Amino acid sequence: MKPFLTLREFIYAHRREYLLGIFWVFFVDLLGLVTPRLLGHLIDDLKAGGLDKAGVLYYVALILGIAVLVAVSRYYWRIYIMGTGRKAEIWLRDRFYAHLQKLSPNFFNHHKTGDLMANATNDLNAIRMTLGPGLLSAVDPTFVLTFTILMMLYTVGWKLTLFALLPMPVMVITVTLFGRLIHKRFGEVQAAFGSLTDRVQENFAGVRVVKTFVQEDAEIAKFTAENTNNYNANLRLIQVNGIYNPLVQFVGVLSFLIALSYGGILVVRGEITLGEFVAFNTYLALMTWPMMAIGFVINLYQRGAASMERINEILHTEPDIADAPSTLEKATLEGSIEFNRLTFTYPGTATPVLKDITFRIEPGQTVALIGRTGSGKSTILNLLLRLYSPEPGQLLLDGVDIRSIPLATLRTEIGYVPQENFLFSKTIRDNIGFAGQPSGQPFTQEQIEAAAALAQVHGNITDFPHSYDTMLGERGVTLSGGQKQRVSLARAVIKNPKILLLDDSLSAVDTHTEEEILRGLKQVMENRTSLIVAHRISTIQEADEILVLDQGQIVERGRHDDLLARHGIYYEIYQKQLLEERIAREVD
Ligand SMILES: Nc1ncnc2c1ncn2[C@@H]1O[C@H](COP(=O)(O)OP(=O)(O)OP(=O)(O)O)[C@@H](O)[C@H]1O
Repeated sequence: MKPFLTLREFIYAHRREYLLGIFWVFFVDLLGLVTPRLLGHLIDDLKAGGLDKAGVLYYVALILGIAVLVAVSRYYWRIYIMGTGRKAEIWLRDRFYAHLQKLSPNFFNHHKTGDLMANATNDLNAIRMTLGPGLLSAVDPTFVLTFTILMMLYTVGWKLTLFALLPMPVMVITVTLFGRLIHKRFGEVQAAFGSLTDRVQENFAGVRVVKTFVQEDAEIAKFTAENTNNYNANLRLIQVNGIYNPLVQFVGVLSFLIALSYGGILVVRGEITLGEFVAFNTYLALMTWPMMAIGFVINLYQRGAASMERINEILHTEPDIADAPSTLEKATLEGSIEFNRLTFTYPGTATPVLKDITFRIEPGQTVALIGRTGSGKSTILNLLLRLYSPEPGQLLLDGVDIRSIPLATLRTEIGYVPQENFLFSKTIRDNIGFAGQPSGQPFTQEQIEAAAALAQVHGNITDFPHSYDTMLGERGVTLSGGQKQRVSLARAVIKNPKILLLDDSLSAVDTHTEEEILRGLKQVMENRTSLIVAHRISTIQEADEILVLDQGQIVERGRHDDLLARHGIYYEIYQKQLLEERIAREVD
């Protein structure tokens, strides 16, 4: 039961529905007991010859009335128990998704998307089955067994009842032993399904790479391997169930056989009447379902518990980046940034990727970062967004440690254009207006168009037949690299951010468009802070300060002209780019 403690809040909140459901089950099971007794009386009365036609009809009407009542009551138990199981599934899925949203990128680096999708579908379904059909199949048999045993005792006495129940301990042992095995095997099934989902998800996401590297057949072979693995895991579960279910049923049949032989002897001896014997056998038949249900319930419970453990593992993962009790109440930022001898190592790695980084940006200033690939430029932006946490005191915004600034304030006040421009499969309007206004209202068409104009993409958008309503992604148009960058830029500037972070965001646009964008940004970013990562010197030569990074350290700093005069790395990059431009011009 321990894994299900996660649901105690839900169960407490829905206790009324559960209690009502249990009441209806109780009522139906109670009604179910009346029919065998009526049948017994009917037979004994018939045998004694004391029944006329009207008498028989009276019994028939009673039995029919009970059947109608049972049918109506069953409707209510389904609504209350199965319906609440569905509610539990929605409740838990919402919680699971909300929790995932709080976890940091580091969590997603270490968990496969396919596994998380399997959690949100297969595992939650198994949990729902435990809380709906599982609960019903636990409550119902408990009532039926208790009532039936009591009625058996009352009808034929303790001896026959005891004989009929002799195989029960065998049942308990079978159920316990197999329960553990089912739990283990079901865990394996879920893991195999997670792997399979992951492979499919990654294949679809990387479909262009797969095709351009002509890897379709290899991918099909890998999929077949995962699919077979999933099949084998399921087969191993089926094998256990294949032995378990008939074994449980066999134990049930044993009861029946014992009762039949011993009961028959008692009738012959005249110790019980034929009517009592029929009633007793009908009770025994009533017990067949609960006997089988015990197996079914344990099976469902073990599956649900295995799934619940997988979900709990994630729900109990504390977000490593979150607001702390010491977080200040700060709703806005002025925009000054200070890196103070910052050294940073990614979690789970040994070597620092940033070493002793110190620089300061005042509101209104633009600082640029340039350097070889892997020198740590994006990491500086990751830290400013607090996707990873720096050591205390090493990164300050408005003079306050970044760890003391509410995450929502920090990320609302920063406009970020990532290196990989991820756009959603929605319209261009929805993509640009993704963040929404601070009031919660969507951005107006004018605001969206102004942002697109600033990012120099308005003209491209209006050229599309559906203009701002053009669908992007899977079901729509695929934008060029440069268009994507500019839509992504519009999405960031529409927020009117205090701090703008551009991670190599203009690399795919031509130099003329780049100049236009930078000119526009300059006006917008007056009194605000910009940190621009670039590979192209043309993007950054106007910056107030340029930092040249090499192997995680600032090796040169200054304005464009000063850096050129130093004849260092910056000068080399500049010369190389001049040469590239000259060659490109000559080729043209
Ligand atoms: N999540 C991560 N976990 C571990 N190491 C990482 C992680 N992200 C980046 N790194 C490493 O940190 C170093 C700096 O990476 P970073 O992305 O900051 O470089 P960059 O200067 O932005 O490179 P580029 O110009 O190619 O974008 C690299 O060696 C990279 O392998």
